[in-house]
Amino acid sequence: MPTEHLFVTGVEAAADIAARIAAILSDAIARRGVASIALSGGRSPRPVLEALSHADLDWGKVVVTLVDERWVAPDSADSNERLVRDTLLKGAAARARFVPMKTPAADAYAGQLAVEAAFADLPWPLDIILLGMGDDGHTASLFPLGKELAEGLASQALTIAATPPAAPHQRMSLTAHGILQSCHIFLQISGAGKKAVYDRALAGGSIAELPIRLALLQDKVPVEVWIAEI
Ligand SMILES: O=C(O)[C@H](O)[C@@H](O)[C@H](O)[C@H](O)COP(=O)(O)O
Repeated sequence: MPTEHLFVTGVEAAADIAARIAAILSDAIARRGVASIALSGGRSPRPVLEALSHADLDWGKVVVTLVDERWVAPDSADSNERLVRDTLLKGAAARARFVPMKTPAADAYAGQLAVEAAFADLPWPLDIILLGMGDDGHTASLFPLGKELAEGLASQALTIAATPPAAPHQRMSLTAHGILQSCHIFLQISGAGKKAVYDRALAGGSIAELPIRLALLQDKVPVEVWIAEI
């Protein structure tokens, strides 16, 4: 499967990725009257979402959701919902419909059925799923050695509650099935260390070892890889 490798460097990468995302969303609105995107947390998306918030789109026809979420209050500094509200959903982009991945349930496991029901109503396949990758090869909240990893890779559900082996907070995450219900996958990574993990993932091996392989070693969904060498 042709995985486009777009080697971009420095801050202009964010503007380039945002322009590419905006073009896809604009085309989706023109074709089917709605566009949808699921976003990851972490550091990488921030500059992209800041740039995307200025895109000239019919934001009232855009559905924005998350690839994963930490099970924390939406106003917590660790919340991916807060990340998206702070960086993307402002100005004209505030008109987008945001579908959160956090509920008032005491923990992610108690909240999963409600999240699954909310996600079932999204306009699948989503137009774009923006993934990041950890140094351990995790993506979304599908972590190597995670006790829910096998289920997260095999389930036909869209979402799964999970407890990372080392990272903080219980999580709600798209499953591999959910991630592959998309028209475009963007993978954004930065630094030589993650580039080396990316290269190892591409070389083949088990998805359980490097969960990012669920996106890289498949031929269903086109994947654009944006690697900011720093
Ligand atoms: O909630 C999260 O933390 C993210 O969804 C996570 O999967 C992230 O994409 C990777 O950890 C990469 O993070 P960076 O963008 O900071 O490298």
